[in-house]
Amino acid sequence: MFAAENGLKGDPRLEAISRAIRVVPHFPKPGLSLSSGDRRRRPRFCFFFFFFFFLILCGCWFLGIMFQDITTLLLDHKAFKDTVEIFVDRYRDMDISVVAGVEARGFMFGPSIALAIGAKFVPLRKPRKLPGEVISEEYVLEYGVDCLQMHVGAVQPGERAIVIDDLVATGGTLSAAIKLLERAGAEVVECGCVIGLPETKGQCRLNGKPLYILVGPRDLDDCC
Ligand SMILES: O=P(O)(O)OC[C@H]1O[C@H](OP(=O)(O)OP(=O)(O)O)[C@H](O)[C@@H]1O
Ligand SMILES: Nc1ncnc2[nH]cnc12
Repeated sequence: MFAAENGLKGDPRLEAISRAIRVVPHFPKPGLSLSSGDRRRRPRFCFFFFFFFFLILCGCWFLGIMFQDITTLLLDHKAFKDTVEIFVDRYRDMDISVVAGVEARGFMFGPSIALAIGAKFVPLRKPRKLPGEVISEEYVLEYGVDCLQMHVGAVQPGERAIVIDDLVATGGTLSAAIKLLERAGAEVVECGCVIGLPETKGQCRLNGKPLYILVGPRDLDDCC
């Protein structure tokens, strides 16, 4: 659920957090890629060809990936502090002993939350980054698959855990994180994300677990 629907309605901190997030269109991939292909010279055809594609590109500008960049939030001391504090206020009395952060951007919020609520921080990493024995969980992306890994022994059976990431889109990454923790015997109490994309619209649970989101995505229009 969104924080604004759960006790923080009208809280100016949420608006400031949202404003501190930058939108970068067409990152990490352009909405449309033009191949260099056949370069034979046919000037008139080329003019119409490129004019046509210019129109399509303009359309794609509005339809392409709108990357939600939280690095600008990290530059804003107050917004960054408020982000961490909102999570800390929510989780400090829930008897949480594990804060699991998802690589890479979950690492930017998770450790501060863990320190403040007196829990340990457990990194959930992409393959071949953790040196010890690991358990792995694959998940499906829009194109292909990815994998998260956790050190064996990082979490004990019966521990109460939360999962922290910067953003939830399809929920595939958080689902894999929940499965890893549950395989180790932990109880996942909730997943917390700074941003929830429209893919998660109306979704307040994930694999049966509550999902807590601070803000929706920013639009390009809001930034410029
Ligand atoms: O809800 P989902 O559809 O699974 O997408 C959300 C995930 O996508 C982003 O990470 P990304 O996979 O881009 O990895 P990175 O942070 O290492 O760049 C984001 O930080 C989340 O972890
Ligand atoms: N639009 C987006 N911005 C940032 N990270 C993402 N991960 C998946 N979609 C994303």
